[in-house]
Amino acid sequence: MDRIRGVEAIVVGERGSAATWASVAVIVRVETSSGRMGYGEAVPTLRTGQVVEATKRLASVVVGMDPHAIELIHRTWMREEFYLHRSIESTAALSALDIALWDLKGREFGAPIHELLGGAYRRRVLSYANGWYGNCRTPGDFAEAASRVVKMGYRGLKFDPFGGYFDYIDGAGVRRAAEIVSAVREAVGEDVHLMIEHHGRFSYESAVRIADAISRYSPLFMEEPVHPHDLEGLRRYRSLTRVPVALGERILNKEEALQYLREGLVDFLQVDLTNVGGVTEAWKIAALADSFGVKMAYHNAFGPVQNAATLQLDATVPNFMIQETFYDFFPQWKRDLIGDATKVVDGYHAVPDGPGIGVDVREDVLESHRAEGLEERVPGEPVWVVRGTWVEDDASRIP
Ligand SMILES: O=C(O)[C@H](O)[C@@H](O)[C@H](O)[C@H](O)CO
Ligand SMILES: [Mg+2]
Repeated sequence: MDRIRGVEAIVVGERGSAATWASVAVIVRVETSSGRMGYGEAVPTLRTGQVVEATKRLASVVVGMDPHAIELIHRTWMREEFYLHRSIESTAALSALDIALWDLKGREFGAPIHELLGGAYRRRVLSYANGWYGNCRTPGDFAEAASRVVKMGYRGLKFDPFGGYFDYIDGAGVRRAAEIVSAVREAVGEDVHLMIEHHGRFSYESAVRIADAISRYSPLFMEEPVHPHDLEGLRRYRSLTRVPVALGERILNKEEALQYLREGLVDFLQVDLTNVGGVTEAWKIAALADSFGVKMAYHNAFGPVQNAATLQLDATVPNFMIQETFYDFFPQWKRDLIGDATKVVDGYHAVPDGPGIGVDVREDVLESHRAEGLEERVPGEPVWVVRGTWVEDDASRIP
């Protein structure tokens, strides 16, 4: 019987090819005893070393197991990891393995993952652009870049107009952000979705003032308006504002997602396949969200294997709304990694119909971009920024 023979986390990247966190990806390759290969992807955000170590721990547990037994592997890992299971490193390793095992399963049965789940609900996926606003600082910069993105066919744009503010934002910061959003709205018109990214960095009091200033521009959602651990602040934000909320990129399992759903704290759920438990958990969470009338808008910021796997879920989840994509704003090597197989056309990703994740990973590009240990840091620069949108004097705005 076919068994898992090896699980390898391969750090790939090109120093300086994008923002620090975006210049690297963690691709996980699973090999079986019959020589079959499956590919997954883990969260790279400046923890590549820890994720690689967690993947080695995971490999020591799952080598010899049946690659078909995905649920059993999830539970076995939970039991093995004990305290560590509630960590992004541990769930990132499991998530990448899960994606690779679904890739293997699809290749074995000759079907794309969405066929193994609920079948095609849609053949193309409405996608919004992120990563498009590099080097934008003024309202004019953002408006000009936004117009270019809409001309590419996108019907949705996400951006972070808050520069270097953290925790507290003063009146000047709120005015500057509102001017940026106003300029983008003016440039793209009323029918393009605008999503306002807060990167989970404000107190509820600041986030409420931001909502009061920006709601007039009809954002589709306000993303991570308060710190991700600040449930009390999110409850207050919800009671004091009338704007839709999106969050989820830092949720690690379905039980965490349920907490937000039960309390009506989220309108668009953005869990991420590469850290929430892969295809298996992200699919279960979509059903949970559906029972609360919440739409799915999976987080998708890292690499081409994540992007392809996420499209497989988008293809079959009934309560899917809109898909984040950096695809056109990836460094070229990320598109090359899958032979540029998931282009965005007229604002939509087509659903890949190949077996498994639907695309093939180019082993030559994988090998030529190995970058073990690549973890760039720009002193003082926040981890989340899109390159060139953080200016030195922003540091003075952190109280
Ligand atoms: O919604 C998103 O796509 C994320 O918040 C990105 O903007 C972050 O910068 C990235 O995930 C950091 O690793
Ligand atoms: Mg985000």
